[in-house]
Amino acid sequence: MEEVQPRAARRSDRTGHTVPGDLAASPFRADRDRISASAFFARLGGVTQVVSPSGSGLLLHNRLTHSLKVAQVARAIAERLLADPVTRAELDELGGCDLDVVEAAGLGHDLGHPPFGHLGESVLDRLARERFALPDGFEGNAQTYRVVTRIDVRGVEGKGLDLTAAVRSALLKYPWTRNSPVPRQAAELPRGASEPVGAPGTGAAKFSAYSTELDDLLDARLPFEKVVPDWQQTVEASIMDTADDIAYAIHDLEDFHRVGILQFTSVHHELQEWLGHSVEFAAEEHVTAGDSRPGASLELLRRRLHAKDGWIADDEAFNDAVKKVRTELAVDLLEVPFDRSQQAEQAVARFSADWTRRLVEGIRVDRAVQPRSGHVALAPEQWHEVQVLKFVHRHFVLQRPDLALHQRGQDRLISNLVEALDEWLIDEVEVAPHRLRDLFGLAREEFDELPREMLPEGADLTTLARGRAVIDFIASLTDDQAAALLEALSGRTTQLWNDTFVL
Ligand SMILES: Cc1cn([C@H]2C[C@H](O)[C@@H](COP(=O)(O)OP(=O)(O)OP(=O)(O)O)O2)c(=O)[nH]c1=O
Repeated sequence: MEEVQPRAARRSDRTGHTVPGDLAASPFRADRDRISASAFFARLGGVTQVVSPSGSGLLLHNRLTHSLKVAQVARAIAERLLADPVTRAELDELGGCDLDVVEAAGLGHDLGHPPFGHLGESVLDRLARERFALPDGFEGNAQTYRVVTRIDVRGVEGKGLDLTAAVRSALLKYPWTRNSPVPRQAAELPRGASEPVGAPGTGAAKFSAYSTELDDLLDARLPFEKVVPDWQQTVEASIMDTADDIAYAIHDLEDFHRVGILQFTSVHHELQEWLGHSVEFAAEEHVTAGDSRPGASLELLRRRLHAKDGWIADDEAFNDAVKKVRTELAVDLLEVPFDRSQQAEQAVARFSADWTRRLVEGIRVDRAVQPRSGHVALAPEQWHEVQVLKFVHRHFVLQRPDLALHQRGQDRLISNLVEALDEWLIDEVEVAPHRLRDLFGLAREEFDELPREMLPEGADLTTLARGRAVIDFIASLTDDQAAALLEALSGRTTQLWNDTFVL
């Protein structure tokens, strides 16, 4: 009898064979191809990374160019680790590491990201819970898992991409469902498992599968049962997760330097003031979020790292990281404004290449079980640098009032779209878009099959299914499609067909 390869097992075929339609002979390579050939993958070119690609053209990353970078970085990390025989043996003992698996996970990790990025995610979550009483709400990572296991279609059975267990597990950054007890089995709550600040009592802030995909999650993790605890990422998921952090920590800064938003003076002042007064800052009993003194926000970050990540936070490493970011980001890159010259492009390319190499070279394998990290993670020095880079982006870009204004509009857009599609399913389901009806049928079947104890008491299954279908439908649109669809549904356009949405 043929040997069964648990990591390569598909739900349709436990032996991990590739099937007609796959060009690649290796099952993991075939998975990588299945993801990159998916329409859900192509769609990411029209989805916000930080701001909408429709407004920013080619200047900024979108979720597609981001995903390509994550795949590239993830593969480079794995290549480096596997080149060392000792590390390779450690990775084998921890469940295995394959180049195609980590690349596939990098390409696929954002397939479920809704229009308008993080803003879309939080609005859909709120509406899913409040309007439709869906206890699972919405979460981008869980939606990714739903896309690859249920919604995307490939082959005659037409449910999901039918990926191998290793690739599905590598997509599970948070290997639990929203209300699962699994994260509480760890000595302290893993990253992402605490409740969201704005929605207490709703379960974990981050999770990688809805209850409807729990059976699939458990199946994917079977080959790793004896090597990593249930709440911990597989090493391949940790590589994808770290590559995600590295990629956006760097490219988000590049992007906003290019568009002239990240300014030398303000960034340098914040970093320099903290460096000049770090001892005085540390001696203060309280520093509050509203403190407008230059350096105070960075001091808050230092305190937050100690409070949340005491296992790694270190003042000397933090100080060194601030100095390095001041020199290499503020002075070497931002001091000369981006003017689209070849020299300016070269400076951006050098910044990106140097930092990517430095961070990739800072990846270590750690056998210790650490709830807030994976077995593959950044060394302390580079971990602090990533925290400071992300701080600069959060403080000088994400907290800008013009971004907030834009997001209020997007919040309204998505809310109105949810309402309009829900009403359509109630009023005239027979002429609603085919795909919306299919999603409604799929969700209805799933809720019918789910054990009653996994559903809220007295739940109306039709409302739950309508909610899940509307959310799935919206989460599979690009930013422009969402806007165009609402225009049409609100009677604000006379155009019957245009290329921004296809029903
Ligand atoms: C928190 C936040 C992030 N972003 C951007 C910055 C990054 O480019 C990107 C990071 O988001 P994600 O790639 O979704 O990453 P994450 O690692 O923070 O979360 P998860 O583990 O759920 O995947 O989104 C915003 O634009 N607005 C926000 O409010």
